[in-house]
Amino acid sequence: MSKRDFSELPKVLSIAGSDPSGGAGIQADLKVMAQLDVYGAAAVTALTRQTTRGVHHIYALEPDWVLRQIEEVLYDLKPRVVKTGMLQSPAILQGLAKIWRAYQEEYRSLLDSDCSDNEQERRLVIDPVMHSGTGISLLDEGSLRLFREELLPLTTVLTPNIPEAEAFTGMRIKNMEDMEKAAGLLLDCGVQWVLLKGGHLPGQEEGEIVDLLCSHDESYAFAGPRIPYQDPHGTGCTLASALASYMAQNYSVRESAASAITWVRRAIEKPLQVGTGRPVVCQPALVK
Ligand SMILES: Nc1ncnc2c1ncn2[C@@H]1O[C@H](COP(=O)(O)OP(=O)(O)OP(=O)(O)O)[C@@H](O)[C@H]1O
Ligand SMILES: Cc1ncc(CO)c(N)n1
Repeated sequence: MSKRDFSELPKVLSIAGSDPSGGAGIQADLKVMAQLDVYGAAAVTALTRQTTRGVHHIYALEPDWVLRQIEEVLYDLKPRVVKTGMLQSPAILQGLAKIWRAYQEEYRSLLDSDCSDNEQERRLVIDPVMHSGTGISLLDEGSLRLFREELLPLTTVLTPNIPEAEAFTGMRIKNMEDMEKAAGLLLDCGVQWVLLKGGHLPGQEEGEIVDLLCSHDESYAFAGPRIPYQDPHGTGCTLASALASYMAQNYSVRESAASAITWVRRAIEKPLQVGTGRPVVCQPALVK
């Protein structure tokens, strides 16, 4: 039997925590990638004890062991896009930054080889997960400065929600003008694109919801009606994984963000009550 050539297959590596209830984390990421016809790989950063009612406990994995997983899979699969979720500790943040810099360097030397997939730039989508929906911290204290200094300058697209953008910038975000200002500050940290999710903007419980996508040269507002819902779990992981999947298929960042937002909003319209707590959005075939 001859081996198939998978060098052109869009591949995404998710680096994230495990959510055993399947609504967020690596479980959600892999489901989204499979639905969007991308090969999904996953390196686990931490195990959570979590149900649809919330996160109860976090079991941190040995950072060196986490980093070895990432490095080994990165050089084996050479994924076009890497997406991160819960990074958990300063050691993982710092180690990932080092690994990514070396991968990019290695990658430049591969550009000369004749494998066409290598002509595609490698890209890093960072969902800066800080808290679970129920408020438990998913990022160790002391990681914020490291995150800003080490990882943001390497980021192709950062997908913060409002509280995460506030934590990075130190400013309060109360309206669209503040969102634009915060996105500018994040770009100044070295991020290429910011997709600032407007779901948590105060005073917008009704009406429309706006996600803002900005680079230093371009700015787009994706507005849509706020879907009345019961706070489904996993929207952030779902959005970032969909974005990474479209980017792996070579759509531009703008096209990928537009498609990912449309996709996640369709999923939010049909949340699934799989357990006794919050409904989830990352679901089979419903949203195809
Ligand atoms: N009620 C809603 N109606 C329409 N779109 C929504 C709604 N809530 C969230 N979204 C969209 O879902 C995506 C994820 O946004 P959200 O603000 O929920 O992320 P998050 O806070 O990181 O998610 P999580 O709760 O999983 O941590 C965004 O594109 C946002 O516009
Ligand atoms: C593992 C994990 N990652 C991210 C989130 C944020 O939704 C969560 N609840 N659990």
